[in-house]
Amino acid sequence: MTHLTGQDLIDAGLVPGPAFGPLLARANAAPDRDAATAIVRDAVAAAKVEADAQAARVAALRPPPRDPPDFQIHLDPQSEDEVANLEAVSRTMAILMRTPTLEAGVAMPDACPAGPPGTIPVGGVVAARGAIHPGMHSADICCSLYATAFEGAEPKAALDAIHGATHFGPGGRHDFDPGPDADLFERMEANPFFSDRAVKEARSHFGTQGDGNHFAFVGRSEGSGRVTLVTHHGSRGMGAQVYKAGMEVAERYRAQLSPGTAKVNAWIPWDTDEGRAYWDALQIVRDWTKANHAALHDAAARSLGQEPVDRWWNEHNFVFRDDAEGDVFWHAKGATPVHRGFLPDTDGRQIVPLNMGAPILVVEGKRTDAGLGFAPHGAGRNLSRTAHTRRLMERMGAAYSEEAVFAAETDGLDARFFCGNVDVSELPSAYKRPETVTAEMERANLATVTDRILPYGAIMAGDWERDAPWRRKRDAKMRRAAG
Ligand SMILES: Nc1nc2c(ncn2[C@@H]2O[C@H](COP(=O)(O)O)[C@@H](O)[C@H]2O)c(=O)[nH]1
Ligand SMILES: [Mn+2]
Repeated sequence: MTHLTGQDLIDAGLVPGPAFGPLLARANAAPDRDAATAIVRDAVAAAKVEADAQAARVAALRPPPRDPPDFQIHLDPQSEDEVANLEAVSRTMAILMRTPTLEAGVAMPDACPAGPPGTIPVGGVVAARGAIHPGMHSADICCSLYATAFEGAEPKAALDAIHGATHFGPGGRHDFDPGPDADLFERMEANPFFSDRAVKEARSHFGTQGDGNHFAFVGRSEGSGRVTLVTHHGSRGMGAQVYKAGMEVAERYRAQLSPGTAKVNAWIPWDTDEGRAYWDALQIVRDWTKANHAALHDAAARSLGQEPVDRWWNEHNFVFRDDAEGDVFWHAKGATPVHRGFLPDTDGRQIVPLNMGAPILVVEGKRTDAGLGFAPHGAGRNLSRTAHTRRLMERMGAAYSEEAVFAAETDGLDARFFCGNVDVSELPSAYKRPETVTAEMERANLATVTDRILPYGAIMAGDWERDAPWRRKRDAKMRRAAG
């Protein structure tokens, strides 16, 4: 019998880990010192073979060095704020494109920064070879728009119907029936990116739309005259959990494959078990989100007593792949896909909202050198939410109040905030001028407007955090600064 210790294994060149205990037990059970030494020597040789194989696997996944590809920006600045926005978007795109997987990039006419420099901007599109970057499709995976047209409905009745069916704000609900299909849960249970919490939230967040700029909009089609309901939301808490799990896996790869890449631009190599599972997870999230829109529209139709006569939808925070291109993954963080190879379940019509007081555009397009298969997904912001509120306070002085801004900006609209509090950062002035974005979209040949849904009214969450102590303090400070 010999008495080897963990230190003897370390001295032999082994790295401490769960295999140490069983190895020591085997070595110490050997009949003599020579036999024990042979067991350790074999273990060292096996560890070296595994380390070499792992190094080869990592080397095969590491993209070859190359110069960052060129990128385009379709912004046409019309004011000082827009010039500053263009500079910020250019800065972030230049850093982003150094990510070694990226082969092409473009920023849409609604682009604005969304994080520290190097983060893909809102309105950004990038193509990655053999890699899925969770940080480049946004935490709100599959944020999307869904439209239903009715032949004989009145706009107010349609808005009342969706108001009664829907739920805005944080958290979930327990009164929405029917819930998502059972087969979605079977797919979630079989996918490693869905934690227990993600599955739970897939159930409780069904029938909800969240907050921020998610909305339910009712308007009338200029082309057909049909009253059309449009909802805008993403995958709620479930998608956020999948995103978080994806970022954790991507971070492990980043540390080995590309430590110089920013954490936010980490990726999961596509041709791995994890890459394939993450791609499948994105498709499950997409199916849940589409079903969530559809369920709310069905509920509104039931309450209206109307059969829908037309339906279409598109996502704008997602990863797209054209099978004809193999392993190129197009990441859109706030961009509308128009290339038919990206669109498995539409007839080519896509939906671009601008603000609650402007028409929602129905657009169609095809892949061009300028847009690479994408169009803008909205109007975008030049200022952050806080900076926009501060600007209004400065301009209006003592006349500023949320109610005064609301009255001025929603005149003639049936604009509703679900929680009862106005959210100034969601009123039309918070967004870029719709005309500028639309003109740039058409000038750059990104997409063509085929119809416009003229606004009747909209519902959004509203400012449910208005009375939070941090908000009261911040607003008081901004009012004092504005004089
Ligand atoms: N028709 C409406 N459009 C709106 C409203 N609030 C925002 N928006 C537009 O949506 C896009 C998309 O936003 P994102 O969250 O996906 O980045 C945004 O740029 C705005 O132009 C609204 O109430 N009604
Ligand atoms: Mn969105």
